[in-house]
Amino acid sequence: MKLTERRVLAKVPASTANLGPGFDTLGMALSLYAWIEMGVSETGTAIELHGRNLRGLPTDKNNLIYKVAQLVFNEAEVDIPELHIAMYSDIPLTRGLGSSASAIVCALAAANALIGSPLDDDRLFQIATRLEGHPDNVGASVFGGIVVASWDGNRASHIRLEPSPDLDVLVAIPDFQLSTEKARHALPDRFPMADVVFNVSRSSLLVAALATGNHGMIRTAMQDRMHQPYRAALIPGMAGILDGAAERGALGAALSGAGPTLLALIESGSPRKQELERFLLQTLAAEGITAEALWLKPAAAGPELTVTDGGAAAELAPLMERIKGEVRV
Ligand SMILES: Nc1ncnc2c1ncn2[C@@H]1O[C@H](COP(=O)(O)OP(=O)(O)O)[C@@H](O)[C@H]1O
Ligand SMILES: N[C@@H](CCOP(=O)(O)O)C(=O)O
Repeated sequence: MKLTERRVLAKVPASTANLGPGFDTLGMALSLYAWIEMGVSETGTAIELHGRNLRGLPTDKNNLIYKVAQLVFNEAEVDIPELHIAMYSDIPLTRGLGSSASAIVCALAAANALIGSPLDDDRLFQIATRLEGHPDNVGASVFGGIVVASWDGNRASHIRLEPSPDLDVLVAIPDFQLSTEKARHALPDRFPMADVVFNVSRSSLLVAALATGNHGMIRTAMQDRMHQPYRAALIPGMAGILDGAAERGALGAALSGAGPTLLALIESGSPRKQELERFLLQTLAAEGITAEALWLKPAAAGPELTVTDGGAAAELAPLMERIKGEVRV
């Protein structure tokens, strides 16, 4: 097989980080996806971006995807300077749904598969955490499901939990962007001991609740005093949603990652989904914020890969056309 004839398609889930109290620690993969198609190019690097979410990103070698792929080749000591890359994404940028983590994991998974998968998932997780800085987001995109993770600046560790099929996830995505960097600047350097104890206890309870399926505990367990109160000023309506969602049927609610997306968990069979959606959208609208509501599920799988060699590359074409057709433009 010639490497120049291989093409890889990687599908990677978005993620929601923190889940309330688990700041920089808890992440959950979501059924909202980015796709990358990657192959070796013999005629110079070409990067195609599809879908409204990728507008404005560079289409030359400055693109994050290209740079991350080169890191994989360096790590594996393989030399592939020119690539053909096409990317499609339903994950909005800078809204707290882990677009940067998904893009990095897409590039790592695709580049690794292109050269025969010399790096295992843990190696990809280490590289992704070093690049992105948040093991909660990248862990969820690499392993799927719910990820409990730590990062000591050198090594990332994690344990994956299987998400319950009985959970539905409502996200309300405001029509403004909030960079993770800006939302982190709103946080203090030091916290009162009582708040630290508050968060350690809630975060531990939440992990236990999700691991055992004790969904009745999620409401108490999703409380947070470490980042949401400080970020509230950046997301008008957030405080009202976190206070009122449980009264409208939610198991619990949180800021998704660094925001501005708001997230609520609800039992799949609940008859109160429309009421909850209306509450989130109307609370934001009362603050003058238009938002899009999406109903998602926790995504159990990390990257899903399709690899084709030689003449079989043609098999990818119909799949690509279908994805391009489905991606929101
Ligand atoms: N597919 C992509 N290609 C290149 N860069 C991307 C891609 N997706 C995301 N990014 C980068 O990540 C940034 C968003 O990251 P961040 O502020 O952490 O928000 P979030 O991860 O919550 O969407 C974008 O502004 C862009 O620079
Ligand atoms: N733990 C980080 C997570 C940032 O997630 P993103 O999806 O907003 O990039 C934080 O809360 O800052």
